Amino acid sequence: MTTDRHGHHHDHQADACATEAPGRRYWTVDEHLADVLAAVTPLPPIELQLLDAQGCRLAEDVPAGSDLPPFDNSSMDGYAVRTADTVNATERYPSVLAVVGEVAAGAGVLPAVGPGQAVRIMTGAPVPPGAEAVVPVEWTDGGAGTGEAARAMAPARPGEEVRVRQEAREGAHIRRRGSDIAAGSTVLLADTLLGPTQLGLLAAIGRASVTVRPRPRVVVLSTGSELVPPGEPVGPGQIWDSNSFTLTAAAQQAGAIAYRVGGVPDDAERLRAVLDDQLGRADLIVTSGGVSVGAYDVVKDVFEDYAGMDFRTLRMQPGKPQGFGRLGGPDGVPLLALPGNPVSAYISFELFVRPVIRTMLGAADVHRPRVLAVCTAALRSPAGRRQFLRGRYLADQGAVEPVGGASSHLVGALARADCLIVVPERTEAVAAGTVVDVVLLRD
Ligand SMILES: Nc1nc2c(c(=O)[nH]1)N[C@H]1C(S)=C(S)[C@@H](COP(=O)(O)OP(=O)(O)OC[C@H]3O[C@@H](n4cnc5c(N)ncnc54)[C@H](O)[C@@H]3O)O[C@H]1N2
Ligand code: MOO
Repeated sequence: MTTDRHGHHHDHQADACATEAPGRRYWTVDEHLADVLAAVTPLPPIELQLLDAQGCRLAEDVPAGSDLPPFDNSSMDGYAVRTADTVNATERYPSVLAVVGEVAAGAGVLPAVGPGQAVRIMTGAPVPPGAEAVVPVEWTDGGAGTGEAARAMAPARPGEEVRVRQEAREGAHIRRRGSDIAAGSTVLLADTLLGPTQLGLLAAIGRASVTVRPRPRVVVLSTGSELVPPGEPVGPGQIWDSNSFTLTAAAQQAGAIAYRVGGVPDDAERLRAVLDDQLGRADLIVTSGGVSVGAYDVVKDVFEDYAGMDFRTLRMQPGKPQGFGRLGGPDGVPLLALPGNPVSAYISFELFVRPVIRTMLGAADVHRPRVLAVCTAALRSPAGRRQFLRGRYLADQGAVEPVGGASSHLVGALARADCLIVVPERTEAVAAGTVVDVVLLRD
């Protein structure tokens, strides 16, 4: 046992539970998590089109092939001029320049600016040869011949003159080639998380695809003959399948591409057929239900046929029965079989499946953040099992408030909770005001 800076005691060892069957092996949460994580590695990098790579981590250092901007260009609509021609220009005594041409963004052929001349130029257009600065149209009469300040450029006219009413300094309103990114420099480092601005930068340097760690493809299915998809009527004894929605959404939130297969009845043939069908598109399979000791828990039998699966009892509440392994031996698809009770399934996902998905993604942060908080109410917990109670974290008070009871069917309270209160194996009672460990379930 250790004591933290809040004077709270933490148990690192689990005592045997009074209800444990003698001679039977039980695993702690930490042992199970370590075994599950030891079985997965980051997925090998793949090349993806930019928009498919959103949310992925780069698997390469990305160099710029060329300068950005690729050429000197104007940051204003106005006139490209030689600075000597604007010296001493004022409102009263403007410089009068001959307008010899026009360049718009995208122009390939550029008119040269000679002494006493100006070229109309638009934002983003290449600066023509001879020009040393751009004067914004607001500093001119816009070619109207009135000497009045212009708010917009008039259409070009033959023999047009422009009155420039301010001096332009060398380089004014010119965005220099390479001022953003120099050719050959590294613009993004491997491991960078790709979001809108990083994808935009890749496009800006001309990349159409990029090498990333892919999102794991996670197939989610729930088992149970009582399950009916929401939207369809339920008969006597039937319930709507909620686990496949919780788990698919949770897998997406963790960064996976998740496929909800939905409910499969407790029928070995059907389950085998669904699994065979899904194996090809899955990096990971997550199931719920059928892992306990019930008469219709065919899931275990079916998985055991594939070999490489292990069913365990954990010193944990909820989430006691767990299955994991690879379907079809050491090189098969990893599978986590979670208990069917909805709260058990979700908490098992957060504690075991989320770290697996994050590991496959190559993420640095595979676990949910943990904090210490003062528990606002007294709690009871079974001996020998690490309990995960639902709570609401009151960040401003450094406190946590329990929500609902400990039973693993309470989905109403689960949906109001935003954290889990962790009660160690040896602790059977927590007094109000005690500091407890809290797992935050927010992003
Ligand atoms: N004699 C014993 N009975 C049970 C034990 C035990 O040790 N001895 N363990 C209990 C614990 S703890 C759990 S957790 C459950 C796990 O059971 P299964 O994984 O076999 O799950 P099911 O029996 O299929 O379902 C349990 C419960 O959850 C409901 N459920 C299942 N799937 C869904 C779904 N997709 N959406 C909504 N609800 C679902 C199901 O109807 C049951 O009510 O076993 C205990 N029993
Ligand atoms: O351990 Mo079970 O997972 O309580 O509901």
